[in-house]
Amino acid sequence: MRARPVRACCCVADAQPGRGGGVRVTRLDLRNVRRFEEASWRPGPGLNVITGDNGAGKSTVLEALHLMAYGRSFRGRVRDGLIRTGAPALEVFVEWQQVGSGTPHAGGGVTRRAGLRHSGADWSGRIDGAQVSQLGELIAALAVVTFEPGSHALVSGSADTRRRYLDWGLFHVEHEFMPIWRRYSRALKQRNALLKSRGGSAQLDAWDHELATAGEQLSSHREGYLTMLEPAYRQIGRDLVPSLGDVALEYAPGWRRHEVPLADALLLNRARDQQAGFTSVGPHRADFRLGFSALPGREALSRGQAKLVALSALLAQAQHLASWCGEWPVIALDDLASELDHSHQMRVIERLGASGAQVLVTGTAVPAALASGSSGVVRFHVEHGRIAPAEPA
Ligand SMILES: Nc1ncnc2c1ncn2[C@@H]1O[C@H](COP(=O)(O)OP(=O)(O)OP(=O)(O)O)[C@@H](O)[C@H]1O
Repeated sequence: MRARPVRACCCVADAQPGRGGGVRVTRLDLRNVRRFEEASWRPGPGLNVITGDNGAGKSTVLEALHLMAYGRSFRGRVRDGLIRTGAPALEVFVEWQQVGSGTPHAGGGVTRRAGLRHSGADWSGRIDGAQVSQLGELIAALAVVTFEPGSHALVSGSADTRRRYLDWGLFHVEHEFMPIWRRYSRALKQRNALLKSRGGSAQLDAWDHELATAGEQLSSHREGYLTMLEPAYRQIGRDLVPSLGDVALEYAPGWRRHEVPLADALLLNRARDQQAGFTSVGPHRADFRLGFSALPGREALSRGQAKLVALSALLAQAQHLASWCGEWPVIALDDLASELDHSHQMRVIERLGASGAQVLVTGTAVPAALASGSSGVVRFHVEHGRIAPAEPA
């Protein structure tokens, strides 16, 4: 059974699909983030390039924005180096405009602000002046899609990365998904604790019921979302990696869903789960397959192809969000020139330039695709812990 999500975006109300609507970061402040003691950045609404020498801190700028948008870094845990050496905690502040597609490019839209303080162990956050109690509230507020050197993990990494990808998209397009996700996570935690402590059958029955109810809903949402993403993914895949033939996405729910309901699968596996001390079936084991008509499977992809497939999936997610809610997320492309060859850089930049999305690109130099003839590119340079407008070339 495939559930089509109800259109209930976590973005500007009444926005219409089309060019021009989107999230535009107007200010990013960093305090004690890697080498930045205190820095502030005001990107432009369209294409932005940040240059700087190796180790200057370019990726850190995108990493800080990603932290606010995902509640995690794309380079390991916060406590493993994101906080400036010797500082007790990092702080990130983001101000952005949510512009509906009918709103003029400059000046319109709703201004939003969010702040996050993270010590590695504890965190506190605010959105529009109010304290948040769950990181998920920050994640659902600010939409950023990041492509960075580790993004190929979406294709070649563990299922965990792909589940996070699906759930992030659903947090943004469906209000009702987050409570279901929380309900499932809580039930799973409780059931696993019971399995470990060899709890009684009556208690297990109760948590199985809760887990199965939330799990069936979670699974329907994820499958429905993947179905909706597929047309954009096919279209972008045809453009970026035509050599792979037709690309497709296929959901694997984490149990034999076409044969048994989750409640039955939990019961059937109960004895095994009791022995193992954890729940072996359910949406926490879900995955999706990226298939290609011209190749036997993802193992046959070159590293560059894996990156392009991952980029296609990320851009499909952004494009879907734009058509579903009328708002493009911010697109952050870390070290673009070393990730993609020139022709792919050109294709991606042309596609994003035409979309009206705010794009943030980093590189040791201005990427060739943006170097000549690109109007409206705003340039910045990172040096000595500062992010400053770049001198004209
Ligand atoms: N916890 C930390 N405290 C202080 N400085 C740090 C910390 N972690 C990393 N750094 C420094 O911050 C910088 C990190 O820079 P980042 O990776 O953002 O640079 P980059 O400009 O993207 O570099 P590259 O071009 O080499 O990829 C490096 O100079 C690194 O040594």
